[in-house]
Amino acid sequence: MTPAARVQSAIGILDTIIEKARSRGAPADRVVSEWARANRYAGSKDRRAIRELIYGAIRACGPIPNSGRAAMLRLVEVQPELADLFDGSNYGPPAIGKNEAAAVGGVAAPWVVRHLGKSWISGNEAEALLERAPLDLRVNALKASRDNLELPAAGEELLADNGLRYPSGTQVEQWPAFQNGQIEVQDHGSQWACRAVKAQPGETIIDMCAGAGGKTLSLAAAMENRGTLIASDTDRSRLSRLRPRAEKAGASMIERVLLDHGKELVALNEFRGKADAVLVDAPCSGTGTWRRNPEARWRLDKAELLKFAETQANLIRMAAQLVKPGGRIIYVTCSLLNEEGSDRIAAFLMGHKDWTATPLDLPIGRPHGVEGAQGTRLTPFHDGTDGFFIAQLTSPC
Ligand SMILES: C[S@@+](CC[C@H](N)C(=O)[O-])C[C@H]1O[C@@H](n2cnc3c(N)ncnc32)[C@H](O)[C@@H]1O
Repeated sequence: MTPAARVQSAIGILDTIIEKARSRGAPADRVVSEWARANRYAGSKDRRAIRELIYGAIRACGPIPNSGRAAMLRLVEVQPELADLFDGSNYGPPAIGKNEAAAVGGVAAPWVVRHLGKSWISGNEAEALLERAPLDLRVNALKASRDNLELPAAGEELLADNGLRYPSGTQVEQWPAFQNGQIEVQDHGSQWACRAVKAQPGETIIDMCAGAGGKTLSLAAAMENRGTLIASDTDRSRLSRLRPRAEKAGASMIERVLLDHGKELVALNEFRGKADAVLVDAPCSGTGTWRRNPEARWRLDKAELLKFAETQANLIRMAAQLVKPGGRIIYVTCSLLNEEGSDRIAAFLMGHKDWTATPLDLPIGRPHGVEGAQGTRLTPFHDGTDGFFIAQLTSPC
């Protein structure tokens, strides 16, 4: 493909990504891989270049653009050398019109930027949300340790004792250590969210929103496969992906429990008042993961944000019924909006005066939230991780 044809292909794919974002359809990654499958004439170099253009354009646009072409013209403002490729050649994009408008830049739509500002995320902190994320690994302590594991490339040793960092795009999926479960891909911030649970062998721990088990696997390793570890979720398909992952990781202790939306505690009834800890890795807007998923900015709306806050409040209340006296809830969101983080902790404590927000002694992040209802916040700018809010609530004895 010529460079101009790559630009035109990227424009077409961006049109689909924009349409899918509006209709809550397939995410950008899937749109890109489906295009590659359907257009075999594009070789690996073409596909890589097109992907760069697409993600460059997505990062460069703040609010959702009107068209793929407007998005690409916004990228031209950031990378002016691309303008020459709008040459009207065969398969290339038509020349840029004299008054043709580019899409608007910025961090996100103005209302989202306002919410971030109220949550103390602006300037460098806001811009870092769109930087390219590195690739972080967690060495699976059930099968290996960072000190004795031979990997095809030496990574940067991270503060988390089994964490390693590689450049974005490193193809770790092809490494034998990945295929045999010695390593997992996990953001450094997510590794600390798991460490905040302080899971001990022999404890009873519920990972209430386990999804496909990214954090459950880390908890199983911390528990050395001893005790009770429940992975629950309302999404059957996500939860079903945990079984092969757990087998590969040698995490034999995990019990999966599918929950009914609105009746979550029915399936968890036997654990009422019994759990040492409940991890609530709540569904959220994902503002802290835009580095990996910049198109998520285009999908966020106000009604959805309110719905997330309501679900988060319900989940914390339910978790409180599962925890034993003196037990703990670790509340985590990969969002930097207060309404999904510190506000939820403050609201819970208003209605549960005998519970306390206990500070987390993590060697990373900063305290965040009003006094008495604080958690820890990790941000891409300050910590080089995805953005997280992590809080610990301790039940009365
Ligand atoms: C942030 S994701 C969890 C990611 C996962 N813990 C990991 O580390 O890979 C949030 C999860 O919450 C689940 N969820 C949404 N509503 C729920 C509910 N009412 N009860 C339990 N899980 C719920 C979603 O299906 C989703 O898998």
